Amino acid sequence: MANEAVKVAEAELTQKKDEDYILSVDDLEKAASKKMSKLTREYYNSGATYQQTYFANPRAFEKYLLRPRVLSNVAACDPSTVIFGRRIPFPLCVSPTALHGMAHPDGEKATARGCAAANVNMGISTYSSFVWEEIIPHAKGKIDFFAQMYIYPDKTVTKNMVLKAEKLGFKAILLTADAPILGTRWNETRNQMAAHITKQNPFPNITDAVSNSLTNLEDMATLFQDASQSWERDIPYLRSITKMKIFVKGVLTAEDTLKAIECGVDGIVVSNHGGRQLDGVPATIDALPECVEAAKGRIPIFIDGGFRRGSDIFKAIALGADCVFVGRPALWGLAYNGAAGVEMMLRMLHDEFKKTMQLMGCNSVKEISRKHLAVLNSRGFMERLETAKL
Ligand SMILES: Cc1cc2nc3c(=O)[nH]c(=O)nc-3n(C[C@H](O)[C@H](O)[C@H](O)COP(=O)(O)O)c2cc1C
Ligand SMILES: CCCCC(=O)C(=O)O
Repeated sequence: MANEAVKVAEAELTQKKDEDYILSVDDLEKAASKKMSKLTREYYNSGATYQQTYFANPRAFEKYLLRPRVLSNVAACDPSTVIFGRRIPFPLCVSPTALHGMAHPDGEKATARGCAAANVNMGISTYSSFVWEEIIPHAKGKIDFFAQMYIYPDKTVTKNMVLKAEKLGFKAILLTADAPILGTRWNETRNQMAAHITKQNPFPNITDAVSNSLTNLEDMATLFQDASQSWERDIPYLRSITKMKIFVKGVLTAEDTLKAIECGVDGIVVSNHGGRQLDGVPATIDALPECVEAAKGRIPIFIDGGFRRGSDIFKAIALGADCVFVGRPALWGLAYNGAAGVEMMLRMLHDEFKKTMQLMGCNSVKEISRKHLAVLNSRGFMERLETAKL
């Protein structure tokens, strides 16, 4: 009998192919991409023009080496942290991304369920496939939501969106600052994406303004994104109409970090929009140090762009970020298996991050610092980041 059971188990094992195992976010990307339509794949898995920044984001982590400490009793390691006064399982949230309905019929509603199951906070895009009020109840009270917004050409739209977000209980606004105009993505011209999505009534939050005759995504975005947006005009205005926290998303320099502090925002998200706006800007992990240095601890710094491994999250925290966000991994989880796929992705990153902490000899997120990182110098020798001449 026991032999029979072994034979059955062995037969099952040989039937399983390597690609049936989802052991990493990279595995998930591959499996999900097979399930997505060509249009969806081309929209999600790409960046602006030559895609230099899109490819740089995940690769840039490799320049940092980890400097572990051993024999540190990590049995009680705790990867949790506190954001907006609420303890979260690890320093990760989900970035706002448009049109989850392209990945799954339940769109953001399923993403919200997946996030709630893993207790991870979620950003929701202005360009969501469902109106915000339909999404929130799927996780209400379980997680915090961030409302991603633009400065809209029609200021009554800006005001209405802000007031609606506040009424719905969003914790913060993520004001997308890196998109006064939409970046150039060649796939969307080739596959005529705008024509497909306007037909399917894509942007219910702001749909009244959408003209069905538009066939170009960039033209369409000019209806919702105001190229005249500015620190001086718009931040004080937002401040005057809401008590929600205001985070500026898309900062990449020390100058803009200082500007954000001067304008009194609550924090910044170091982001290059996943390489989808200006091609040629640095990977976000490379822009982070100058922003951290400029901020001098005065405001929280979040970051997104290319985070695919628990060790990537560790490196950003070591360089001074307070929390990391992921965009595409949530879309891949959603396309792969709805809410359960989102939850699976978040648990995978949680476990990887915790294991990284343990193998690094860290027991709490507060302990993680630059002393845990090293780089190779130009002669190929390792130098501690703290003392390296870069
Ligand atoms: C398909 C897609 C749609 C996005 N839509 C928005 C959006 O509507 N608003 C926004 O501020 N950022 C948007 N982003 C950028 C994300 O918020 C985030 O900055 C980026 O995805 C992070 O990089 P990652 O995907 O490598 O994690 C989008 C990104 C993707 C991939
Ligand atoms: C017109 C939708 C644009 C959403 C966006 O910001 C992105 O695709 O990166």
